[in-house]
Amino acid sequence: MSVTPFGPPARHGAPGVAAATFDLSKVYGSGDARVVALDHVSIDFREGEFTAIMGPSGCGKSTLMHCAAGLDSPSSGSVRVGTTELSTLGDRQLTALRRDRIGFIFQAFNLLPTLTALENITLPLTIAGRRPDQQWLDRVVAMVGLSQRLGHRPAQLSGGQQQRVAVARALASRPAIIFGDEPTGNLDSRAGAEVLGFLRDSVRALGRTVVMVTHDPVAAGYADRVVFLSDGHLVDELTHPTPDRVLDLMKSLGSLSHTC
Ligand SMILES: Nc1ncnc2c1ncn2[C@@H]1O[C@H](COP(=O)(O)OP(=O)(O)OP(=O)(O)O)[C@@H](O)[C@H]1O
Repeated sequence: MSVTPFGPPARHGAPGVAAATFDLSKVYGSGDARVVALDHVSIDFREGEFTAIMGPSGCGKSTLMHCAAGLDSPSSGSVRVGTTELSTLGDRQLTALRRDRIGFIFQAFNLLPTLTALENITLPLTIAGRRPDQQWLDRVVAMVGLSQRLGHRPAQLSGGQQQRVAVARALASRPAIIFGDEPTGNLDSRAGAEVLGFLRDSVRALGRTVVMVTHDPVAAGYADRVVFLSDGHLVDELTHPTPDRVLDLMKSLGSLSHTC
């Protein structure tokens, strides 16, 4: 397996870093059931950058994303969002940080069927008792092309439109960083391309930071940088990826032929 060494991460919590892990390990289970999902992973997600996380099934992609987003806790090592060290936060503070500073998009759209598109988009703000920033919301809704669909319920929207609602919901609170776990996994290639375009616009036009887990070299081609995990380790990275370069590197890493 060819492994290209890449530089050490910037100083932990340094300016210009939206989120970072340092020496992050995550172990599930014990004894015979013990699984080391992440093994001393240090990575920076820089502000205003779109990063894709790739690697074979079971190599730790979702675990890395979940730990970096404060959805799961490390076994050892540390995680920062901005300059906040997550281990210093209690449950309520962690909930507030996830709500105010992070947006999430998952493979399943996770929309509430009885609410309209607009109500779904603003639901996290409603729960937090916050009024939306109307100008920002208008911009986000226009960006994802939902202005004419705000009164529709999820069942009246296509899968691609539902995921656009989820993208708008992730952006509604003006979070610094958006994490996506296979956000195009349930979409056909055209709807997927639209959603990926919106994620890229969230970086380019709205100045957000995006981190996305994907299996798809075409999806990774929308990112500024692709990092590759294997067996809980970061093993390589590409900047300015194209689908062909991603595919070539996946082949050289053996990602197409085995799982972790
Ligand atoms: N809650 C859990 N309990 C026990 N083991 C877990 C748990 N979550 C993940 N694992 C194990 O940790 C390893 C990494 O899992 P993870 O879901 O992060 O991989 P992944 O790269 O995202 O996989 P995939 O591409 O298939 O979604 C796997 O071996 C998995 O079985």
